[in-house]
Parts: sequence; C-alpha cells; structure tokens
Amino acid sequence: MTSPSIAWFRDDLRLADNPALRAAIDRGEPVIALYVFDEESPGIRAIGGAARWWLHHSLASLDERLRDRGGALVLRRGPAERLVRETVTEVGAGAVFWNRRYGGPEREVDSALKSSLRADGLEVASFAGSLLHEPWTVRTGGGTHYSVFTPFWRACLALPAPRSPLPEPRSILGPTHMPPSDTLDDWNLLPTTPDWAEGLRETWEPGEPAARQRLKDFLEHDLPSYDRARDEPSAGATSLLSPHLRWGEISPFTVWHEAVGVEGAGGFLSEVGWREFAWHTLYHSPDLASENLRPEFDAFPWPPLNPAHLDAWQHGETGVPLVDAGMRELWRTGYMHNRVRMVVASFLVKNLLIDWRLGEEWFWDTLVDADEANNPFNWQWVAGSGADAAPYFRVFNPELQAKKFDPQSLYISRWAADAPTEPIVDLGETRKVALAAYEQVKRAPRTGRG
Ligand SMILES: Cc1cc2nc3c(=O)[nH]c(=O)nc-3n(C[C@H](O)[C@H](O)[C@H](O)COP(=O)(O)OP(=O)(O)OC[C@H]3O[C@@H](n4cnc5c(N)ncnc54)[C@H](O)[C@@H]3O)c2cc1C
Repeated sequence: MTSPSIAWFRDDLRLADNPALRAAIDRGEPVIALYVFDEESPGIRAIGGAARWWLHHSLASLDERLRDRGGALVLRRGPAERLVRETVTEVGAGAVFWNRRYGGPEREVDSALKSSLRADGLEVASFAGSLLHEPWTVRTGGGTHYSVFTPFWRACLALPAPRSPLPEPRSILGPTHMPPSDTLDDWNLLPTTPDWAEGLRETWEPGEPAARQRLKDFLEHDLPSYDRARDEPSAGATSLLSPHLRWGEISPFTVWHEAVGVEGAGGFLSEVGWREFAWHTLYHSPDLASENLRPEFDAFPWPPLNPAHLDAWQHGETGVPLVDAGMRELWRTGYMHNRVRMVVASFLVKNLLIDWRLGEEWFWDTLVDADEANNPFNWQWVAGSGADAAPYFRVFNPELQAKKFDPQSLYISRWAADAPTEPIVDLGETRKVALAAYEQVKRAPRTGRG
C-alpha cells in the first residue's frame, strides 16, 4: 500500500529549485502535484485579469513539464484548506510539502493546514523557495525589522549567502491512478468576450523554460548596460523577469547565483533586494494594500473622486505624453517600465489627487507581474506613505522625466503617438494643491504602523 506525497504548488510554478517538489520526490512514494486555485479563503485577494491570463499559460507549461517526467498536475478550485484535505483523503497521502507564502491570509491557511494535517499523523513540511532570506531572519541590532532599504540590504548581504539552487528532477514517480482534476479551461482564466490578450501573447511567453532563457539572455546581452540604461524606457535594458519571479517560474536563488559572479551585477541584484524588502514589509504589515504604512497619511484630505480623471488615466488619455505612453503600454502588454510606473503613479496621486489605492487596484488588474507585496509597496513608496518612501514633496514632473529619460521620444512615439496633447490638468497648479494638502499630513501624529 503506497502513501503518496503531495507537492502543493502555489506561487512556485517550476520544477528546478523547488524544495517542496524535491522533498516529495525524495520521500520515495508516488508524487501528486497539486495546484489549488483559491479565491475563497478569507482575506485572499482574487487575482486580476492579466494575472489570470499568465496563470493559465504557466500552469499549462508546468503540467506539460511534469508529464514529460512521469507526473501530472491535479487542478482544484476552491478554498485551499478544504481542498488540500480532501485530496489527502482521496489519495491516502502520507505527506504534504509546500514552499512558504508570506501574505497574511495565505499564512493563516497554511498554518491551519499544517496543524490539522500533523494532528492526523501526516508528515508536513514547508520550505523557503520564494525569498532569499526569510522575513524573520533579517533583524536590526534592536531586534526589529528594517523600515529603510539601504541598511536592510546591507544586513541581507552580511548574512550567509543564499543557498544554492536545487537541480531540476529528471523523473517523477506518478501515482498509478491519477485523482480527478479540473481542466484549465474549466476555470475560464483567459479573456474571450472580448479577447483583449493579443498584446500579452505578442509580448510574453509564460513558463519555466522561457524564464530560464530570459535570465540567460539578460545576463549575456543586457546586464552590461543595466546600470547606465535601466531608467530609459526605450532601452530594453532591464531583465523583464518580474512576471517570471511573480509566478515563481524561476527562483530568486537561481537568479542570485547566476548573476552574482557576473561583473557589474550589483545594481541589478539590489533591485532583486527591493523585491525582498517589499515582501518582508508585507510580512510585517499584512494590510499593505489597504492601510497607509505611515498612519499620519490617514489625515490626507483626498478630494471627492473625479471619475473622468481616473478613466483618462487608466486609458492613457490624460494629454501628458509620458503618462499616456505608460498607461497604454500597460493596457497592451500587461507591463510598464519601472521609471514610467513611478511617473504615472505620481501623476495619479499628486496631480490628479486620486488615492493611491485606486491606482494600485488598476495595476493589480492589468499587470502580469502584479503581486501582493511589490504592487502596494511601490504605490505607497510613490505616495509617500510607505516604507523608505519618496518624500511626498518629490512630485515627478512628467515633462522633465520625459526629457531626461526619453530624450528622443522613442518610448512616447511608440506608445502614445496618437494620444491627446492637451493635459487634463495643469501640472504646476495641481502640484501646488497637492503640497498644500500635504500640510495636513505634516500636522498629524507620526507613529509607525509597520
Ligand atoms: C507603482 C509601482 C507599482 C509596481 N508594481 C509591481 C508589481 O506589482 N510587481 C512587481 O514585480 N514589481 C512592481 N513594481 C516594481 C518594478 O517596476 C518592476 O519590478 C520592474 O519594472 C520589473 O521589470 P524588470 O523585471 O525588467 O526589472 P529589473 O530592473 O530587471 O529588476 C529585476 C527584478 O527586481 C525586482 N524589482 C525591480 N524593481 C523593483 C521595485 N521597485 N520593487 C520591488 N521589486 C523590484 C523585480 O522582481 C524585477 O524583476 C512596481 C513599481 C511601481 C513604481
């Protein structure tokens, strides 16, 4: 009588450097690879449209790779705690393994399952697969967590080096009888009426092999110009690894070890460090997407929402060329260059005086790399309410930013050649209004939430 091992896949849709999968294989019993599409557990944030598109293709790729090695993916949709337990019973599993998640609601699901499965006598183990350093291991001298990036990253670099990535399994012992599985099509993750995903299909190839290739190409061709050109949206100098990292198609350990020995990789790796910092911040402040990290920003006097302004911003119709180019790139491809993300976010929050949470929600729905930590963390960074945030008075001027980072208008003419040219607001006037509103924040009590 066998007692299969369940490798529960979550934001780690890969075979290489997947410690949970490795543990399941090493246990020597048949392996059930399980993915649960959970939008029902309390507090879990349903993923956005672009993310659903990515997830569909990434799961299809993972299933194919598992099948090539003798396994297959079992798909279930619903609350994870119930479905994992049901799967355990159905297959008579003796062990469940997973790589850790760091969002608050996810941690609650995982720890409840860990306790109940262990109480039933199962072997259960969780592993570090998504972050280079576990959030509870990076501590200030006083035992607290860091709220400023530079000392945080210095502390990370002083820790023992991240572990080496694990090799990809060559074969997987599947069960004799596969338990029933949903099909991906059952989940309707792809847009149909209308099918707006053409630009995503043109731009991206989800899945682990494409992620590995992207890292290789970046290190070979783009890394030398990264520090110089990473802020120029038309230069193609950044790695474009963010959706692959978001879905765990490649692990940060693999990225780290392949890049760390390459000359000039420090700047790139410190961006990977910002990803760590955002996730550690979420771990310590699970309400990152809804609450200002700095509570004094609760006093910010947001004016009543102007829906026409929000709509113009979302659809790249503001008449401000760099903003419209960015928002159109996002709509078409599910991605926007980092410099432009900062500019469009600053424009929304400080020129249109629209609450950062509405911008965060739009990005959540439209970005293929949208994740629970990086998205709200960066919105709060731009809004001034976040950890180690840009000072509020630093209002990005989209015209000066365009002159500096897109001097030949290559990016603007690619994405916003036919955009309106009359700005919907006066940049100088709205900046003054925003700075005046900020006076109320300055008068509010300053105590940290994070
Ligand atoms: C308002 C706003 C919202 C954002 N939302 C997200 C999001 O939902 N998901 C997301 O992955 N990134 C987000 N970012 C961060 C950043 O814009 C993207 O990670 C980056 O543009 C991805 O491109 P790349 O992979 O070519 O980056 P590279 O420059 O090649 O960087 C390598 C990796 O480092 C990480 N990284 C880079 N910059 C940051 C950063 N500022 N914060 C955290 N991690 C970073 C990413 O994982 C990235 O893939 C946001 C930034 C802003 C200003």
